Amino acid sequence: MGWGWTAAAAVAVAAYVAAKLMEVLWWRPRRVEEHFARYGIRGPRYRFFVGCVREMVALMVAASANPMPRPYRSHNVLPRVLAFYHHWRKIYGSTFLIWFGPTPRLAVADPDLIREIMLSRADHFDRYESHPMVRQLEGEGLVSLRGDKWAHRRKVLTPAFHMDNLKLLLPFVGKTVVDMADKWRGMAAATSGEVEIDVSEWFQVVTEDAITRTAFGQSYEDGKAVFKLQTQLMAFASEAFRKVFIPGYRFLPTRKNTSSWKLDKEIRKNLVTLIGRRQEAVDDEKKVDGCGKDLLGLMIKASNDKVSSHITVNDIVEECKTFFFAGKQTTSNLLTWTTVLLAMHPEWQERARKEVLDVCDPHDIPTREQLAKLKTLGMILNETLRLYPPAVATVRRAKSDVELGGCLVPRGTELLIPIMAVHHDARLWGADATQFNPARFADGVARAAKHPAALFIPFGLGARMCIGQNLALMEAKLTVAIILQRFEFRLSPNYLHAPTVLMLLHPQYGAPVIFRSDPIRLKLCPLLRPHEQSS
Ligand code: HEM
Repeated sequence: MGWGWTAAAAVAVAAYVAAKLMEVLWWRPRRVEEHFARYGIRGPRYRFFVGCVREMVALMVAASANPMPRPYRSHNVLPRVLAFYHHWRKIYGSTFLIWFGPTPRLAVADPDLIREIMLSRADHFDRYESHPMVRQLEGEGLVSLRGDKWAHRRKVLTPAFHMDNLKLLLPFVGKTVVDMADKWRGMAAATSGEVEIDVSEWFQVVTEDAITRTAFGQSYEDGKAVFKLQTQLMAFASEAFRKVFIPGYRFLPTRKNTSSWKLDKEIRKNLVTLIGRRQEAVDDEKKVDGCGKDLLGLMIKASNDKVSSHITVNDIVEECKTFFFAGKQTTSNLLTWTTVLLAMHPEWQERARKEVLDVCDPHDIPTREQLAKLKTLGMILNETLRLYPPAVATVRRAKSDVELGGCLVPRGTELLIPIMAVHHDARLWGADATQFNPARFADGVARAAKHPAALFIPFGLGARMCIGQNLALMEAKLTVAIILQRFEFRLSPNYLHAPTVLMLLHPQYGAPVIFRSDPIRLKLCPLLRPHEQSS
């Protein structure tokens, strides 16, 4: 009798689980498909369990098989970078439904709908949760927080990114760029006066330095050691990210996973020590303001306010990881694409150089006031962010059933906002949408597009817009200005134009660029100190 009951209970449980699975993996997706079809929204057919991930991967792999054809006059890279989006948009129009496994994802490129999602109805949408591997890297900081916790953290950290604070970084970051340029010059001098550099690698040194100073300020040296470990961890994660995602794989004690856990532990340990040391210094001085305005100082200061703040040491550790992750590769990608575009378009390189030489003091690192006057360089950076936005897309998730543009979007639906597609849309930006034409930004961002509804959103939109935007643009302007003062550059014959997405938009085969230091100009201007002139 007992066994009979047990068997019957087991059968009932199995039947329940099977029914639940069928509901989640089959019936619900079919109902959602029918629901959207009633509004005229269609897309590739849902397939059991996998959704349309297989077709998506096949489209992306096929698109990345060949680089863009030479000569590189057009920047119509969307079909390569977001191949699945480009392919299905042609069939189903600008709003369509795709499936990430059993999760529905609505692709939305209409600017008015994007405004609803990110501005007017933003309360109905959450940032979506990243891939677990990415989450481990990005930390549980500002990027992934939600609700009140996010709002409080954002308020605490915002002062670190005020221009008055950031301008203090200029001489330090400038020095890092000058040191980098000196190394290139040394390498060039050892050969024929020219040197081939993979800029996508080198720019990471500059952006790592800037983010380390923003995060750790007075504890720069200790912070640098921590972020070195974080770089190693990032390399592991990028490699893992390239491979097919197997649920649970990251918990297996493989050699790579074990090394990555060890690194993570070490990073945490070092950060905790660093925070403790800074905290002690503050306690000794008995004044909280001794923390300084770097991210670490602001967080420690907030954590000392026991009444309104609930920031723990663990939160600070996670936030440091977040900022390193969010701030390093994004900005180095912007620098990489800007350099590649200026190498492809020498007429704009020359215009930008002339402006830099006219505005900046030839012997010093450009000041904040001088950077503000570099209008052409500002236009070039904007045009680069339009054509090659480092974050090519973002995703939101409906927190509840919500109406959007006259269509009911069921709770749990994800919304894919293809930033690059919005920037490349000829209806919004004109027939030359895929051409490099910085002049379109001559009268400011608001007047750059042909259509008043157009969106320029490389840093996102609304309350969750990038907190590091000012830092990124300042760093990029400073770096490109210093390089323009010292070098002329062109694409290497080894360069293959192949933008592709691996978390961010990056050059699939690197970005080899040939730099030549121009002796005539160098005599006139740049940041050369006397001992360098003779080398
Ligand atoms: C060219 C460089 C950069 C680009 C293109 C970029 C892009 C973006 C975008 C598109 C978002 C919004 C994502 C969304 O709405 O889903 C974002 C958010 C964020 N970015 Fe950046 N970013 C850059 C540089 C930086 C830097 C230098 C830092 C930090 C030092 C940073 C830290 C963050 C953080 C913390 C968030 C989350 C903000 C929040 O949710 O409150 N970013 N970024």
